[in-house]
Amino acid sequence: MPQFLDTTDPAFDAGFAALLDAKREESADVDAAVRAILEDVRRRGDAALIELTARFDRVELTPDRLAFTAGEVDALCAEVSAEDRAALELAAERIRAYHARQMPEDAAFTDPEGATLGWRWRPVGAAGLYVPGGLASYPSSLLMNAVPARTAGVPRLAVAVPTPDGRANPLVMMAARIAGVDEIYRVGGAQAIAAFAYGTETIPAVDKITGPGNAYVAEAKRQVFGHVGIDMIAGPSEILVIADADNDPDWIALDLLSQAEHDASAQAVLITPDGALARAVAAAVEARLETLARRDVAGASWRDYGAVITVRDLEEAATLADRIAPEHLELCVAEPEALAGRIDNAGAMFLGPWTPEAIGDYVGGPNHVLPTARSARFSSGLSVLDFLKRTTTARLTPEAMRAIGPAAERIAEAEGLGAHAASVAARLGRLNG
Ligand SMILES: NC(=O)c1ccc[n+]([C@@H]2O[C@H](COP(=O)([O-])OP(=O)(O)OC[C@H]3O[C@@H](n4cnc5c(N)ncnc54)[C@H](O)[C@@H]3O)[C@@H](O)[C@H]2O)c1
Ligand SMILES: N[C@H](CO)Cc1c[nH]c[nH+]1
Ligand SMILES: [Zn+2]
Repeated sequence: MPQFLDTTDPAFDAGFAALLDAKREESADVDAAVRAILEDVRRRGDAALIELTARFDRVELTPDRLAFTAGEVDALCAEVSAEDRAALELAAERIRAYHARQMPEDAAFTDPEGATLGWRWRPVGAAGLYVPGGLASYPSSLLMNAVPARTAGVPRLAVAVPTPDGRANPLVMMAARIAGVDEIYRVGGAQAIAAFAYGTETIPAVDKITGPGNAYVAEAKRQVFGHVGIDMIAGPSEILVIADADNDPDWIALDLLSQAEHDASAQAVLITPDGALARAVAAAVEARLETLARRDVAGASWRDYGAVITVRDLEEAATLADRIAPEHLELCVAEPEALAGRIDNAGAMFLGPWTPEAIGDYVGGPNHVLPTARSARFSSGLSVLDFLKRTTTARLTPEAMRAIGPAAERIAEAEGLGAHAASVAARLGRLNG
């Protein structure tokens, strides 16, 4: 059974706080395990990567088998049906069109003092794209990583994808082909993140690691941050549905289960002002769980982390949504735009009953790599900006130096930084002398 909460209940605050604090990723254990894995790969390179892959994915590799060969990719792509290929191509094109609009422009302007200032954008040199593959396969995540990276113009793209028991997913290979990526390694988990961050004999290090994954992948990215860039914490999936009375309970139940089925650590929450809908959705989830293929995973997530919250009104729902800061927020209400305007914290919003979150996972266009664990309070979903860096530019004329240099000299002296002050003063001296 999920947790049932009601904002009119005096115990609500404590129950809601416990929901927000739930340690879905068993933090302490994962932290320590990941630290050991990162250190091992950093010290022993390929040898550690191969041992860890044997332990966690049950695949025996050798250094020359870490990367897929072109022939292996060809053979796997040949297994993909024309219909599946067409669906991936449609998804890729919609993702490309959406992300192309995100490309920022360089800028330069001359201010009244005569300083020409600006900024320019350049892609990172190499990006490591993580594509999850432990409990399910994610060709869609390959597209969501690689298409924006290509749009940003990243010269080297490398993919890591686990192949549990040696099974490689043909659609992942086809997605790589469609996105134009041919450097693909059969490694996953924290050990793949370590290889990208530190490099091994076979896998050259990258500058930035992006992509979603389970608690081990998310924690590994957190720990290597600083040594390399990362996009965000994109861990076990989450969905919050806010629904009014006028909804089909079965649709809402399926939307909740669509994220619960990703991982036993996933979280699905319903908030509604309608008690009857709350009960009907909870019953529909139980009914759907009986026949769902992934009922073990989805049922564990719903039982351990699921919640149904009854509120006084939609205003209260919006306030709670901001505190949850969900990865995905579905607004199944009569006026979704108005409610969306009231909410600041969410990775992605889905407005109205005809926009199930699952559309966003595949073909909507916006990215499905999104911040989890309440990190939507301060970070955003993957975009072309994650694959670019901005460099500022400044050029002063002598007149500009005369106008703004004295203030710089003064502040430098106040900070006690004599070389800074002298660096400016030397130029001012030439101008004044
Ligand atoms: N937030 C997002 O944008 C987003 C998008 C897609 C998927 N996801 C999430 O990605 C995750 C995919 O998880 P997955 O498991 O299917 O694939 P995964 O590739 O993320 O994880 C599999 C790897 O985890 C490692 N691992 C598993 N158990 C371990 C243990 N006990 N100790 C150390 N390492 C261990 C193994 O190395 C294995 O290769 C799900 O949680 C899903 O919800 C999130
Ligand atoms: N819902 C996931 C992000 O949390 C993305 C995904 C990929 N495939 C299916 N779903
Ligand atoms: Zn999903």
